[in-house]
Order: sequence, then structure tokens, then C-alpha cells
Amino acid sequence: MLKIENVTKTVKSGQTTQNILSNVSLEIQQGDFVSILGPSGAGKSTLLYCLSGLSSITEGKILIAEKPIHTLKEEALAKFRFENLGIIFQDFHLIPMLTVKENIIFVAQMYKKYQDDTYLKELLDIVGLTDKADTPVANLSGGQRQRVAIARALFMKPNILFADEPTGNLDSHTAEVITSLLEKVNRDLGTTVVQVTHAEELAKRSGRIIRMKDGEIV
Ligand SMILES: Nc1ncnc2c1ncn2[C@@H]1O[C@H](COP(=O)(O)OP(=O)(O)OP(=O)(O)O)[C@@H](O)[C@H]1O
Repeated sequence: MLKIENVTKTVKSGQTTQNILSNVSLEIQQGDFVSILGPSGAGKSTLLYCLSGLSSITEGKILIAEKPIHTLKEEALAKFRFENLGIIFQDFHLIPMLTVKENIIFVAQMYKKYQDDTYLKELLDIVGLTDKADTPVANLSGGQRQRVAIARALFMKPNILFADEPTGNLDSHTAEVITSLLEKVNRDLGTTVVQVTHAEELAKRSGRIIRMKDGEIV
């Protein structure tokens, strides 16, 4: 499903160059639930952003369903992401004045791929927000916003869901609700889930833990 080979990402600041990812290789199978753990600055978010084609790499290969996404140009990459990947960002990236429903369908509408309400209703039910469908996101709690972000990421039925600290800014009860929701998505929809987290206890519930330090998998 996802294979990366010898991925290195180098950044320059002034005269110095720094490897923020060094020679990272990894395989993730269809249906896996993977947590990426490690100290602050280890390169977890960078790895997630490279895996999801949101950030470029300096060397190596990234293959998703055998497609070498590191070779795609921006427009083709954006289309590939839209059709195949769901991404949940650390700070949600929702549009506050739009309603829950409008946020979930926003990108699909932009690509003129929004057809009917059937799956939207199902998704609202899965994430427990049916009664909030017409509420502006600005009026929701952090946990509810995270559930909107999950529903939006799932709207195009992605093969892989990438989540950057999906429980990062949430209290422990809400973090538990969100983790259970991701488990449900993985189990019931068969979506491969790759999350970055600091929460060791929540990570232990995933099928596999990848530990990073100083830009490397340890
Ligand atoms: N575009 C960039 N330019 C320069 N340095 C960067 C860039 N992106 C990330 N870094 C650096 O790369 C390192 C890894 O950052 P990254 O955000 O991937 O770490 P992380 O493990 O996700 O950390 P945290 O847990 O604190 O979010 C950090 O030292 C960061 O400052």
C-alpha cells in the first residue's frame, strides 16, 4: 500500500544544511493502523507530510499503491491526494463560518465531485455529528472540530488516512473518543491509518508503532 525507500529530506538555513529525515525506509500494508512516536523535533510531522505528498523529499522514493508520488507535478499530486488520501492536520484547517456539512463537502464540491447526501449522512453518523450538521464549525468544541476534520478527510473514501497529532489539543476523555473513532474507521471501513502522536498509551492500541529520533526510524 505504502512503501518508502531511503527517503532523505534536507533543509538549508544560511550556510548550513540539515537532514530532517535521514535514509528512512518503511512499508505499510493495506488496513494497518500505524502510530509514529518520538520526541519533539524527531521528524514525525515531516515524515507524515512527505508520505502524504504535502512536502517534497530530497532523495529516495515514495510509492503509494505502486505510484511514485515523489515524481508527480503539483497538479497531478493534488489530484492524487484528493482521490486517494485523507489528511487530518494538527490545527484542523476547517473554515469556521461554514457549517459542519459545508466543511465536510467543501473540497469535493471544489472538484465538482459532490453527488449525493447518502454517504455524508453515514459519515455524520459515524463521527456522531448528525445533530450538528448545520451548525457553524466556529460554535463547536475542540473534540467536535476534530470529528469534523476526520469526516472531511474520509469523505472521498481514501485508502489511507494520515493524521498529525489527532488528539494533540484535546483533553484525555476526548482523546479517547477520537482514538476509538479512528479505530472504528480502520476496522469498519478498512482504511489504513497512519498517525503521529505523543500519546504513548493511545499509540499502544495501534497495530504497529514506529519510533523516530533525529530524523531516523529507531
Ligand atoms: N521547512 C523546514 N525548514 C527548516 N527546518 C524544518 C522544516 N520543517 C521542519 N524542520 C525542522 O525539522 C525538525 C523536525 O520537525 P518535525 O516538525 O517533523 O518534528 P516532530 O517530530 O513532528 O516534532 P513535534 O513533536 O514537536 O511536532 C525540527 O528540528 C524542525 O525545526
